[in-house]
Amino acid sequence: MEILVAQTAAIGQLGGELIARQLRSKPDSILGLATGSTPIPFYKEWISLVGRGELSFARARSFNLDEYAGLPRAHSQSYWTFMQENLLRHIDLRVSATEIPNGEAADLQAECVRYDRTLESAGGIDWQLLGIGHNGHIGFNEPGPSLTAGTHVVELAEETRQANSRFFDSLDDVPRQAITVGMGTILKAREIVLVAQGEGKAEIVAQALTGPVMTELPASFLQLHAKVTVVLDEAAASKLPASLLGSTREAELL
Ligand SMILES: O=P(O)(O)OC[C@H]1O[C@](O)(CO)[C@@H](O)[C@@H]1O
Repeated sequence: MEILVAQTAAIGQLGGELIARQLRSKPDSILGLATGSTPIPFYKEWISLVGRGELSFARARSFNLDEYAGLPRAHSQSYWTFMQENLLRHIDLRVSATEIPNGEAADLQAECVRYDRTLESAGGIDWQLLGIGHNGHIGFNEPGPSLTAGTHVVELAEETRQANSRFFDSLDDVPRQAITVGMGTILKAREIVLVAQGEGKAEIVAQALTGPVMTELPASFLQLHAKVTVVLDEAAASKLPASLLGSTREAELL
């Protein structure tokens, strides 16, 4: 695992370097994309690199991690809308090459099977971008007594609904279920980039990267993956033990 610590304002630039490196080595990469506030600096930088002609997604494909169940795709808080507004409509990734779970499907279980089949026939994820929830979720794989390998319907944890209620008019408006790719899909990605910013994530980041690997903290399973890059701002890195920070590079990509 490699941990890169950057100033908050430099996180986006680092995200640009990381995706450029991936797409240079494999222009037809299968990218796993995330939503939430965490990836926004990455996406802003990707948009400006594409705008300047320094990056192209033209041969890539993308699969999003998750989507709320029962929220119309056109709803302002659906992850479909988030992706259009924050990335997809601004870059040259083909519309037909982007996949987001369909939270409006009449049969959500069938949609999960379809999503897994599509992902598998594409060859799996080459490069997976992840944020981390305050409770240690990745995608919407919530803490619990067990984890699920494939794409599945999940009951959202109360703390997740509360954290995400900032985007809705009220807590009651936050969906109770979501579709998420499973832990197996995430851990099979050939490379994973986990991003966290802000003091509010410092404790969970430290536990996930240094504590026991356990289903009660899904992000802790990233310790078992062979190729993980963790991108943190100084605040999110502030509770990591000095021994681990000693082995970090001060964002030397920049
Ligand atoms: O980035 P945020 O808004 O803190 O959310 C944490 C994580 O929860 C999710 O929104 C759930 O999928 C992730 O996409 C995100 O990285």
